[in-house]
Amino acid sequence: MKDEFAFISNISPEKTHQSSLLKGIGDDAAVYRGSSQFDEVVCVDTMVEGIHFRKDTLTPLQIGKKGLAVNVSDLAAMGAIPLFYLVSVAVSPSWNEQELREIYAGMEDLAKEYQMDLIGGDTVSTGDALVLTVTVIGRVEQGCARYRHTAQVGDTVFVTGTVGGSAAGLELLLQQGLNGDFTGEEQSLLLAHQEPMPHVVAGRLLANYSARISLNDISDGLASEANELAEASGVQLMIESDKIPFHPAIAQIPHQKQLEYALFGGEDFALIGTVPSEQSDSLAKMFSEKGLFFKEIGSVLEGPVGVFLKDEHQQRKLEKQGYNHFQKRG
Ligand SMILES: Nc1ncnc2c1ncn2[C@@H]1O[C@H](COP(=O)(O)OP(=O)(O)O)[C@@H](O)[C@H]1O
Ligand SMILES: Cc1ncc(C[n+]2csc(CCOP(=O)(O)OP(=O)(O)O)c2C)c(N)n1
Ligand SMILES: [Mg+2]
Ligand SMILES: [Mg+2]
Ligand SMILES: [Mg+2]
Repeated sequence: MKDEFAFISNISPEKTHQSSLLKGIGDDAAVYRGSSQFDEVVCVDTMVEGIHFRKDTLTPLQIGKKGLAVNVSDLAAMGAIPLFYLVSVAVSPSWNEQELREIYAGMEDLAKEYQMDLIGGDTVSTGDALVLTVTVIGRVEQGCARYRHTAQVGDTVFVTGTVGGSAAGLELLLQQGLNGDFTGEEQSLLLAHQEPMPHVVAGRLLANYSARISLNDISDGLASEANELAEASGVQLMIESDKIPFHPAIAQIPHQKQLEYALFGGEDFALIGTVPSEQSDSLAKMFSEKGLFFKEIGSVLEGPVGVFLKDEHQQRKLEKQGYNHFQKRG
């Protein structure tokens, strides 16, 4: 990159979408007007070259798109409406300005879907890996945010999308790189990894649904996220392995492998949640009427806090292993 200021001016949006924005890029900080009817929701996630992506697993456009998507997914898991984002980028010498602009174009692609505005950030140089940190701001009707701590005994556990596709796609990319020779099915797995879509519409339905709902997004794998729900709520989750909706492109692989991708792979960015069992059917009906995915995968039981996986022969404890476990396998 030749000039930080020219770059910032280049990536500054010409027009913005949110009428509550009073000052975006161009001052010491951004200013937007809050609303007394909403609770503000904010979070940040970082993607690091070598850990979350490599030049041969994601294109620059996809790095940007995913960097924003993983954050919008956390907003979705709170039931929030996405509004704004801020981007901090630490640029290493192996990245040129054109690639950086593509990263921003990727973020803008996804931001358009939700009318989100880029309202600030930071640009610095760094030694080796590119680091992309995105902060998102959203809002949810007062009192409607969906938390991890509200699951209760007797609830049904559900997911809002298929799982395992992203980890399967990553494995293909790590073997063959971006330009490998992939079948159509394999390409759908690559896309599950490269261009996950956050479940904002599902999150919004769940925020406005008149039932007690707990919610979390699946970034580290089903086992890890289910454990977070269980721990935060002080309950036990029983997941039935034959109810887990695997990504269709891994339907034909051995069950053990499917389970490993879905439970411990991560980055599927579907939502996992609980709802009182007597309200689960009507929630499922509402999802299906809107053309959205909804699948019951288990229930909340009395007993020691934790997560168990059950099939017709046995049940076993699912430890809170996610990405780390994946890494240990090499
Ligand atoms: N370095 C940190 N400093 C402060 N809070 C953090 C830090 N890392 C994570 N958190 C907080 O810990 C909680 C869990 O984080 P994380 O597991 O990354 O959530 P998620 O998987 O939804 O992105 C969040 O409330 C997050 O804001
Ligand atoms: C090159 C590469 N290796 C490994 C992975 C797998 N991976 C990296 S981070 C991660 C988990 C999610 O990231 P994290 O920073 O824990 O997100 P958060 O839970 O905070 O949302 C996974 C599965 C990857 N995406 N790319
Ligand atoms: Mg996080
Ligand atoms: Mg999350
Ligand atoms: Mg996250």
